[in-house]
Amino acid sequence: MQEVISLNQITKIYERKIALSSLSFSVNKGELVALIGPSGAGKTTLLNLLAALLPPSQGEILIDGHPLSELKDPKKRAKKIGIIRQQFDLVGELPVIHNVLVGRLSEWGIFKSLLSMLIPQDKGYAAQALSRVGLADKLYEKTSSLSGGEQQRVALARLLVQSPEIVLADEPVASLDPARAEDVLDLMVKIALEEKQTLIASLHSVEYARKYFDRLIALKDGELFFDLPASSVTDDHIQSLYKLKEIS
Ligand SMILES: Nc1ncnc2c1ncn2[C@@H]1O[C@H](COP(=O)(O)OP(=O)(O)OP(=O)(O)O)[C@@H](O)[C@H]1O
Repeated sequence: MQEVISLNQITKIYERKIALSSLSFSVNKGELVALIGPSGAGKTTLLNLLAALLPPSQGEILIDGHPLSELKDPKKRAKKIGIIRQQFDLVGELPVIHNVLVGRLSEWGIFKSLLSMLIPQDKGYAAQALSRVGLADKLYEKTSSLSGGEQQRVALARLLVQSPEIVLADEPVASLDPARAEDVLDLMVKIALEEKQTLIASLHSVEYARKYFDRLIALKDGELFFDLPASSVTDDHIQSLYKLKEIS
């Protein structure tokens, strides 16, 4: 098994708040990992650290055995790690094709990137990606006119065009109704398997985490609460993870 991510005693402190405390685990290539845990457990913080959007306060993250902090070249980083959030990174006013082609920006120089705002470049990539997510006919539609589920598929198409080895997803289905949430998760996992990607997604739904992922990493108060194969997670584990502190 090839280890692609390794966290070594990671701590993240925001001003005085300890969001993550001495967290260590590793992830192998191709694993499908769900991050679960109550609100404020540190899931978003962890994903932002893995995406190098935030630096850790202490500890080290290794990607393929090399410190993430040294992966500075934007082009190389985009090929290694991609992140998807709830609709947030899409520009609603732009046609779908422009949003999908943002996935190519790290490949292009500044001139091609600017030109693409007027005349979409590498249209073939966008068309192919949109057809894989079932939106072949939406290429020129205004992104904000699409439903939440369709917009999340646009974000998946953008990731297909970027084609990173590691996909991080922060609450990718939080704003979707159950049928559309399952649809998007199904597609996200299918793409990860086809592209041999490593997928780490934070989820509020334990049911989806167990259904679609191989491994569940549970955080509570910034610490590792359990790290188990999805099939070994019991209702008791879940109950104690989400149990509120009793007021004495
Ligand atoms: N920028 C910030 N400044 C200060 N504290 C922060 C900041 N971002 C997060 N926190 C705090 O760090 C802790 C972890 O937050 P984080 O957003 O990572 O949790 P989460 O598990 O993703 O929560 P949720 O499920 O509600 O999204 C929380 O107590 C939160 O209030």
